[in-house]
Amino acid sequence: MVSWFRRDKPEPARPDDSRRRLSIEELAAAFPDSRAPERGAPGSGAPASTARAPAAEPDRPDGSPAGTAATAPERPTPPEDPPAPAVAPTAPVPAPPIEDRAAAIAAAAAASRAAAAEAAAAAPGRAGWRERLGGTGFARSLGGLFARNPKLDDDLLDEIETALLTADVGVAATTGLVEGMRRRMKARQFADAAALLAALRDELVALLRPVARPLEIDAGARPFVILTVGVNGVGKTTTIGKLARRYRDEGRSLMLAAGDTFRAAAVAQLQAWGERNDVPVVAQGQDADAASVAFDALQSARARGCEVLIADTAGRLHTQQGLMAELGKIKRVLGKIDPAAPHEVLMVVDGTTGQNAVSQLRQFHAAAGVTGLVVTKLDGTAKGGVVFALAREFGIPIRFAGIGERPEDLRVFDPEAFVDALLPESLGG
Ligand SMILES: Nc1nc2c(ncn2[C@@H]2O[C@H](COP(=O)(O)OP(=O)(O)OP(=O)(O)O)[C@@H](O)[C@H]2O)c(=O)[nH]1
Repeated sequence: MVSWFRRDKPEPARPDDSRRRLSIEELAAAFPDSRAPERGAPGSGAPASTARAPAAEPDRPDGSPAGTAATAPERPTPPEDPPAPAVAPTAPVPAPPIEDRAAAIAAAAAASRAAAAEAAAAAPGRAGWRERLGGTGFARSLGGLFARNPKLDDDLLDEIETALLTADVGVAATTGLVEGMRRRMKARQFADAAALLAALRDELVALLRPVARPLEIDAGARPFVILTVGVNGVGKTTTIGKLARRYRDEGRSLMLAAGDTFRAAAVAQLQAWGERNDVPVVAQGQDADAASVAFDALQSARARGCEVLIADTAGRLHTQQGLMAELGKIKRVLGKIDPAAPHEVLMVVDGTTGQNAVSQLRQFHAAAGVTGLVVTKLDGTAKGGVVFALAREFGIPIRFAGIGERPEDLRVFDPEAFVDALLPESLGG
């Protein structure tokens, strides 16, 4: 009872409160207000913003205060009090009849299942990937094949080949996969199509495993400089915003450099992400020299002892030699302050561009020495197979996958979850 009275204290709503496991009774009381828990930084295991430095946020470069984070109190442990019911009890109520209690328990169980399903959709595990990628053209065409419970024969292999090529897995990777399956089928290694499906899943994961190397922030580099590059509209600025949110939630001090000085709205877009996440943004405005912005930002981040600096660059076509050369200049200028910078040249690739992504990466790698990839827009595309082509051809680590527009939709690349979303195990069973 004591806790019901304590609940009267004004308590600001906190998104992470819902991470706490609620009992069935609490869910019944809170329903329909129970929300899916907001995800913390994947891999960190920490709830969003628990690890955030409370008061050390520097002022923004324009002199304005860094925002409420500077004075925000450290996030307290989630209260043990249950959420307020619609009507607060004022006097002891007699126990309801057995049938009513059974109905209440059934309703609470239904609420609990609904909350769990919602949580799974936003979860960092496989469920979130399935929800986002399960409906893509790639998943539907490949999954549909096995769902029809086909015969184990050459026709099935032909159909798999077509599905992989249509999804832009590429000729080389597709041929390797299909011929491997054909050899094993002839050697009678598969009892049925379900066994072939299991083998195909394993082969797809094996193709991706060597490139699943998450981005490690080297604590010895202060700041650790990430230079993002890529063609126009692939999602660079959005990815930087998502990364800012991730690193901020991990409690890292960071700074952004608005180096996309070409597109009119890019500087404002990055500043908006910075403001939303209480992260300072160094900008000189449109048409400024991108290398000069990067230089200023690195000096500033170093002076403030930031752990991470993420620099945006303007989108450019891989065929534009002058603009590609500019990337080399930005790298050289950064190297004047720290010879090891940039520590990561992160190329953002749009997963919907299919095989064109292969030639983009080739050119960007030649011009800027790409050390990691982010493949965006994997949600809702029929062409996500390009991930396999990139992995096979370049072996460059795929750090993150963009599977939606929400900040939490940038996932550390997980080959098992990715393949599982495209080709669930249960299809062939
Ligand atoms: N569905 C989906 N949309 C995304 C994803 N990542 C980015 N976008 C969207 O892609 C569009 C372009 O993103 P930007 O971040 O502006 O792209 P950019 O590379 O900075 O663009 P330029 O500055 O012109 O080179 C925006 O509408 C984003 O919301 C993703 O993973 N999934």
